[in-house]
Amino acid sequence: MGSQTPLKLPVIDFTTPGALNQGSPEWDSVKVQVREALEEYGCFEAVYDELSLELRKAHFGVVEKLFDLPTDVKKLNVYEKPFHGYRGHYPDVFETMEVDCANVLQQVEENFINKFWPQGNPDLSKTIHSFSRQVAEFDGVVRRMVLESLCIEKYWEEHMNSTDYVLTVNRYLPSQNGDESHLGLLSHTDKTTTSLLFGKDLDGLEIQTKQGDWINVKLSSANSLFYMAGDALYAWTNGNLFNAIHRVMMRGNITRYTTGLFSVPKEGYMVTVPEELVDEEHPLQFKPFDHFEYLKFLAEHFDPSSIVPEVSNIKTYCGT
Ligand SMILES: O=C(O)CCC(=O)C(=O)O
Ligand SMILES: [Fe+2]
Repeated sequence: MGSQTPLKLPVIDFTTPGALNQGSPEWDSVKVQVREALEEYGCFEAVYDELSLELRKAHFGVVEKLFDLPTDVKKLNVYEKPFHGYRGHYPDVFETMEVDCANVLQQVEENFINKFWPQGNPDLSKTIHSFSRQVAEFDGVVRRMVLESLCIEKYWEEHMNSTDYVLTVNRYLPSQNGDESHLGLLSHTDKTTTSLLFGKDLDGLEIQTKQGDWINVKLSSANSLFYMAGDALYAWTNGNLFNAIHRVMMRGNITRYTTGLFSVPKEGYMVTVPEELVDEEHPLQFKPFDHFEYLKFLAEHFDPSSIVPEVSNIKTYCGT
C-alpha cells in the first residue's frame, strides 16, 4: 500500500483578479468551489486580501485589551438573548464575549464598548465596527455565490436583509496542570447561518468530516480566514450545505485568541426552505422556523453557561 494522502480542507483563493466581479469567469469558477466545499466539508479556508492586515492587527489588539479587563468588568457584557454575553467555560481555560449587531457602530458603542468604558472609547468601537462591517461584506459576497450556484439567487436580498451579525471574541488559556494538550472547546456545530473565523493561524481548530475523520485547521496565509456553514444554513438549504462538527484542541503553553463574525437570521424572521430545493428526490427536511426560538429551545435544554451540545439539534427542533 502506498502512503495515504493527508486529509486536507479546501482552500479557495478570492484574490485572483476578477474573482470578486459578479458574472466574470473567475467568479463563476470560485462560486462552484465554494458550493462544493460547503456541500462536502461545510467549510473552507478563504484567501481574501480586501480586509487589510492592519485592520486585522488592530482588531486583535482590541481583543487582547478586552480580555485583560478584570473579570467583574467583563461580566458587564450581558444581553437578554440566549448564548450572548460574557461566558467563561471550564474556568480558567476558555472565555468568550459577544457583540450583538457588530456591523452597526451605534450598537457597538452603546451595547458593548461603553459598558466597559462609560465615557466611550471611540478608537476601540471604530475598530470593532470596521472589522465587522468589512467581514460582513465578504459574507454577503460568499452567500451570493452560494445562492447563485444553487440557482436560488432571487432570494439573496431577502436572505441578507433578514441577517444580523454577532461578533464573538475568544480567549483560550494554557492548561494550569502543564498538560501537553487539552480540549479548549467541545465538539459542536455552529447555531449560525454562517461563521467567519479569524486567528493567528487557527491552529487547534479541528473539523470533523462526513466520514468521521478530524482535520486540523492551519490557515496557509496571513490573508486567510475560515468560513463555515451553521445549523441555519444547513436547514435553509434543505440539508444541501453541511454544518460540520468542530472543536478546539489546545497544544503547548500558549494563549490563543480567535474571533468569529456570526451571521444569524433576525428574530421573528421565518427561515423557510426555498421551494426550488424540494422535489420528489429531495423531500422537505425542515419546517419553517424562527431562529431566535431555536436559540431559546437550546437554552431551555442545555445550560447556556456550559459548552454547546455535541451534535446539531436543528433536526430535533424543526426536522420534518
Ligand atoms: O476558536 C476557534 O477556533 C473556534 C471557535 C468556535 O468554534 C466558535 O466560536 O463557535
Ligand atoms: Fe464553532
